[in-house]
Amino acid sequence: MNEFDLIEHYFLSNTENRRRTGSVTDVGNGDDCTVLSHLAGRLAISTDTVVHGRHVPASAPAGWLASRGLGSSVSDLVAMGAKPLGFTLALTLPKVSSGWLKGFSEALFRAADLYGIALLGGDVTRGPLTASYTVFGELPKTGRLLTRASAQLGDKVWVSGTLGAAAGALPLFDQPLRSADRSYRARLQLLQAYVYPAPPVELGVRLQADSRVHAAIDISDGLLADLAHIAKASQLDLNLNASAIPVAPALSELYSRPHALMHAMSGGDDYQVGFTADPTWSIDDRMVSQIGEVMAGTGQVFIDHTPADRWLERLATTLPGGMSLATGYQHFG
Ligand SMILES: Nc1ncnc2c1ncn2[C@@H]1O[C@H](COP(=O)(O)OP(=O)(O)OP(=O)(O)O)[C@@H](O)[C@H]1O
Ligand SMILES: Cc1ncc(C[n+]2csc(CCOP(=O)(O)O)c2C)c(N)n1
Ligand SMILES: [Mg+2]
Repeated sequence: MNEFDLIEHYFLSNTENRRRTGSVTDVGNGDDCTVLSHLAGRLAISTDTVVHGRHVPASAPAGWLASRGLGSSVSDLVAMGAKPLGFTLALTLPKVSSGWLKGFSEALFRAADLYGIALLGGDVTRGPLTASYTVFGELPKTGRLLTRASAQLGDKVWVSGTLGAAAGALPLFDQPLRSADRSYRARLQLLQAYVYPAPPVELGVRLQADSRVHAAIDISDGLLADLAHIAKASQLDLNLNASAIPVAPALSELYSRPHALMHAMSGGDDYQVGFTADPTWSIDDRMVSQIGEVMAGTGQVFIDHTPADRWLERLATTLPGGMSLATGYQHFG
């Protein structure tokens, strides 16, 4: 199968994708450029890459590069409060394997269906296995934007979802998963959280629509590390309450409290949104937790804890695997 047949077969023939592409473009994929049209507002754009062996284990099935890649990219749109419209895909493959491509493209369109977005174009090349996604989302034409720099003194700090499950899944890849095991359900939940990130798209749009919400960020590198970006950009301190951090229940079932809270604070791979909002703001969504407040300061993050979490004071700040309590996941450094 040559390059053009491959693209046509795996990426351009999906009927639902063609329909969706038609609804947002004048010229869809298959030409030199895709021309996005029918845009009423502003366009939000973000790019993320999934590298085989770094963002997913080297043994990962093809679908993981799709579900994790698209989920983590859409998560950036959510943190900006943009409504996802579509994406492009740059795929680099060491060789052509029809089984791999079938698994990948099926998972890709399943994930695209979840978010109601179209694959609008892309590129296929030969080389080490990576998938890069550029996502496009729509924002209202006017009004303030949910940047990292717009936290305000006295805001409360919030986070969506429950945290740490995907990071807690990393040590499980090499262990057999047997339905007879006592912790089977909890392990399965951690693995599912890793394979299928679920960025809260509707929440993002609601946050963008409410002017009492000020700053937001996607916490993919770890809650503390990413909230530190808001603190620095806004030149204010964030004071977090350790007991309010929503640790994923399955994580607490499998790990000790220190281990579970560490994953929730610094493990990364949580495709959720951290944000600050005026103290009068609240939401009828039990998947959103208030975890702290914005104080005067120089752009740092502090963690308050109860005597039960006194172990936090003794914590080594550098952890194995390229992450530290303060800096979260970093590719270099
Ligand atoms: N190669 C690059 N060229 C231009 N801008 C870049 C490049 N790499 C990163 N950036 C920009 O730098 C900023 C920070 O990028 P970074 O990837 O650290 O953030 P992020 O995408 O929010 O986090 P993550 O990738 O961990 O989800 C973003 O605005 C991004 O667009
Ligand atoms: C096999 C394997 N080992 C480690 C990790 C952890 N990890 C890799 S990249 C990243 C942050 C987000 O990436 P980026 O900053 O590139 O968006 C995290 C938490 C993983 N996902 N899979
Ligand atoms: Mg990035």
